[in-house]
Amino acid sequence: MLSQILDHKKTEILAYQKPEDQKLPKRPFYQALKNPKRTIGLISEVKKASPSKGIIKDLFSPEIHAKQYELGGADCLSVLTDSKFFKGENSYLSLAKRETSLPVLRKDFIVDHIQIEESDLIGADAILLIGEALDPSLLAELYHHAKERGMDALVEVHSVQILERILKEISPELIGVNNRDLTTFQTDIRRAGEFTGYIPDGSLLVSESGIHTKADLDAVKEFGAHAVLVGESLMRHQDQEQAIRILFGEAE
Ligand SMILES: O=P(O)(O)OC[C@@H](O)[C@@H](O)c1c[nH]c2ccccc12
Repeated sequence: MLSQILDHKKTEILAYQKPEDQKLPKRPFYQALKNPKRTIGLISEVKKASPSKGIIKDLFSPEIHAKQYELGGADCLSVLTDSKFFKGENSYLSLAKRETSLPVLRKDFIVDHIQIEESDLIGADAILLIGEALDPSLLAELYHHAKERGMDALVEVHSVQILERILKEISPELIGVNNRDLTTFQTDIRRAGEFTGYIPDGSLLVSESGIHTKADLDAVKEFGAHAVLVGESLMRHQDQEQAIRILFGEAE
């Protein structure tokens, strides 16, 4: 699946057209997660569909979901912009950002420098870089480019070996451990536990995917995660504010 997505990204990049500058000032993504509102940081994801689950939200409105996430006390937002596989749009990110005061991560498959420019122009405060999708030296270049443009980068990995290779090049402030294996789609929320000895001082460990319950949150905290990235389980609720409160055990 990942290689299929990456192949398709290359064709999108060939047809790249510079988007209009949305003139949205940068917000500090890493800082927001470093000082979370609760005992663990929360990145709430605006997600309409995924290749493994199909359509997650029929009545989808990025502005409304983003606003409700903010009311529920999310620290940051993540917005899927990949259209072919996740039914996202660049405009969803700009809309979500305009509607809230939260820092926003662009969730997409970045393999080329022009996508860093694009992320900047549409208003992203942070980008995702996937260790399994990029050669470590290219990942490092993209990381520095994002930083130069005032964006943070969440460096996502699924295995310790890939992280070790990346750490030879850069020391990312945000390290995401994807609990979902992109080849089998299986999730295992204990994954973060394998990484604790490898996280540089000052870097934050973000546990991503497959988090549904308060028990899941408590477990990933135990395994050393500083923050979580949650999409599907929040999006499936009618009201995303309430969904956050239920996830944190503040409502039933
Ligand atoms: O919907 P979930 O299981 O809560 O997962 C959210 C997020 O982690 C997931 O969307 C994700 C993690 N890494 C990605 C890379 C690309 C696209 C999507 C993702």
